[in-house]
Amino acid sequence: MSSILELKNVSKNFGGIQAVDNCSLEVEEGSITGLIGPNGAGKTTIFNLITGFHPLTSGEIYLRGEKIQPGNSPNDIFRKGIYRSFQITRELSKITVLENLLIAPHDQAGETLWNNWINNKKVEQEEEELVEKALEILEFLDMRDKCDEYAGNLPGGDRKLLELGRMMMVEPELVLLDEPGAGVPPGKQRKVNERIIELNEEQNITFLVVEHDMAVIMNLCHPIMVLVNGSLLTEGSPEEVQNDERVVKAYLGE
Ligand SMILES: Nc1ncnc2c1ncn2[C@@H]1O[C@H](COP(=O)(O)OP(=O)(O)OP(=O)(O)O)[C@@H](O)[C@H]1O
Repeated sequence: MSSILELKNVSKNFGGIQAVDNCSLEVEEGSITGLIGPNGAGKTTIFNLITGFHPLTSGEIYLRGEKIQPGNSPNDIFRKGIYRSFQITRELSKITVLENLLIAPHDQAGETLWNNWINNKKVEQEEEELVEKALEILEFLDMRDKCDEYAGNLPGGDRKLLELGRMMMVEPELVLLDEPGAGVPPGKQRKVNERIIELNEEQNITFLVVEHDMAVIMNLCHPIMVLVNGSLLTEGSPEEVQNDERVVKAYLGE
């Protein structure tokens, strides 16, 4: 096994709250790894630590053996190939599906309007290629006919596919995927999962997935890591995790 991401003895305190407690874990390259745990277990904080939104209290994080935390900003982390998915915001709801894809690389790189303006020539040259790429992605997502629709008008399943499309625009190596089941009607979840699996298998994108919906996690992820009180309780296959009494107890104790 070769790990793409490694957390070594990572801790994070917020005042008196120990959100992450001496946590060590490794994400295998090419996997779709699930990160589950009861409310307040520290899942979101771990995403925030990896991406540099919060400084670590102690410990280290490595990407392919290179130490990336402490020391890197969210923009640095994005440039190193880690993409964090975000739900479509109110601002993004007001622009079209195609526009959402076209601005994704700039959004994530934290580029300012000023940068875009002074690089106007370059932007113009790249625009044509970007449009072509965006349309191919929409084809892959079965959303080609929705390219001029406002993102805010899309049903839940298509909004989630659009999040995937924004991710595809930047061709990341590792994706921190936040709740691929949130807001997705049950009938559409299969399609969302299938696309994630295709991206994993065909484009070798590794996923670390936080999700509350156990059915989504069990269908999508292998292995599954269980976080309790800020540290790793166990990891294993969906079956192993489901049958682990300590996991059941951690959830029931919620
Ligand atoms: N910015 C913050 N300031 C203070 N405490 C925080 C902050 N962020 C998280 N916490 C606390 O850290 C702990 C872990 O929170 P976190 O959001 O990481 O858990 P989670 O596993 O993502 O929970 P959930 O499943 O409910 O989203 C909680 O006790 C939370 O209240």
